[in-house]
Amino acid sequence: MTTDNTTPPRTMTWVGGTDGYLRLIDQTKLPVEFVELECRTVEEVWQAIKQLSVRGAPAIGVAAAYGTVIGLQSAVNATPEEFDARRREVTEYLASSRPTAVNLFWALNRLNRLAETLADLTPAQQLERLLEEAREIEEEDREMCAAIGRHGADLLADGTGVLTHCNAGGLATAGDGTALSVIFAAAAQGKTLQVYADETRPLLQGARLTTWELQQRGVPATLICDSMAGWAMKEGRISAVITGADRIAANGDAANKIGTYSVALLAKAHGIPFYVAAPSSTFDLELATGADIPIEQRAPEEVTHGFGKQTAPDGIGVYNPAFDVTPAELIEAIVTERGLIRPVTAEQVAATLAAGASA
Ligand SMILES: CSC[C@@H](O)[C@@H](O)C(=O)COP(=O)(O)O
Repeated sequence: MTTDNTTPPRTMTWVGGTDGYLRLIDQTKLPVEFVELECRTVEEVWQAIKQLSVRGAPAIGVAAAYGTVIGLQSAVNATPEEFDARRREVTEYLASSRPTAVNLFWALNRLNRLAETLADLTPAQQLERLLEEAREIEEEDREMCAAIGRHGADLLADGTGVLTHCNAGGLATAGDGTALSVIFAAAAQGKTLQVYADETRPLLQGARLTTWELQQRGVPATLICDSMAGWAMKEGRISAVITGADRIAANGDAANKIGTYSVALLAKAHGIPFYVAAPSSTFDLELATGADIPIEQRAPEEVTHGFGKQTAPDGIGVYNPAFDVTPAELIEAIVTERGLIRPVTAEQVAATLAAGASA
């Protein structure tokens, strides 16, 4: 499946009105097959998030917002009290799908806070407002991606070899992505970039998704195994690194896909700037540092039986954290929709996020 580079496929689409459903690209099938899933129950949305059919912090938040609407469809003719109870049940359930990306909780909290102001409305009217809010969350995410691209594009000079890890592109958001939005925006300025994509063990989001997106958009890309990043830096192929994030603490410590911390250390050792790109919805200012960010542990089979083929002996012990935390001191700047956070300190995080609406 290919698309022209002016109309990349949408990660997800809400189809219909309040009785509608969520259609999303099944990212587990890319790049070999382009298949879309139709989620018509909240359990299907939960499962799609859990099994990474929809993944990437901002996209998980958008999917959970629409999942809340789906979960409330069956209560639309119930009493307001029953509708309220169902809303709490549905949002708690969706919140249990994955623990690290704070955008999930951010989106669910936003819907819950809104619903608490709607007590005068009937359940049907409330559902209408919640669907509007989910659509707004999606639209705002698209705008935040564009603003991140605008703020970050000047960080990448013409001729830069830029390394990215995991997938922080359109597939991970409702728009052009976060790290990849910066790359797309720099390319749109006419710069020639050579993007290196880490394959991103164990689930290969870099190999399967990032390279696919870059190809779709006509940006030159080279795939490397995770273990090659240090050598590629040593050889002078890479002059900047940019990744996304799943949760950023108040001091700028940033959780992202496992392997990001190693890349940041390698960048430091080679004197290469390491950038993070993320919207304000990825910040968790309730956490003072990254030490308290919950790290998802995933099934051992992802490591021992990647994509169906057994690659380790039966019975071997496996440690499979899905994320790691890069300390703020390794991050040269964080690109947000409100501008650059540089240096990455608690004071600068607070000042930039307080700067207000999207630029
Ligand atoms: C713009 S997406 C940023 C992050 O969510 C991304 O880099 C990442 O780590 C995704 O992990 P995943 O496990 O694929 O959901």
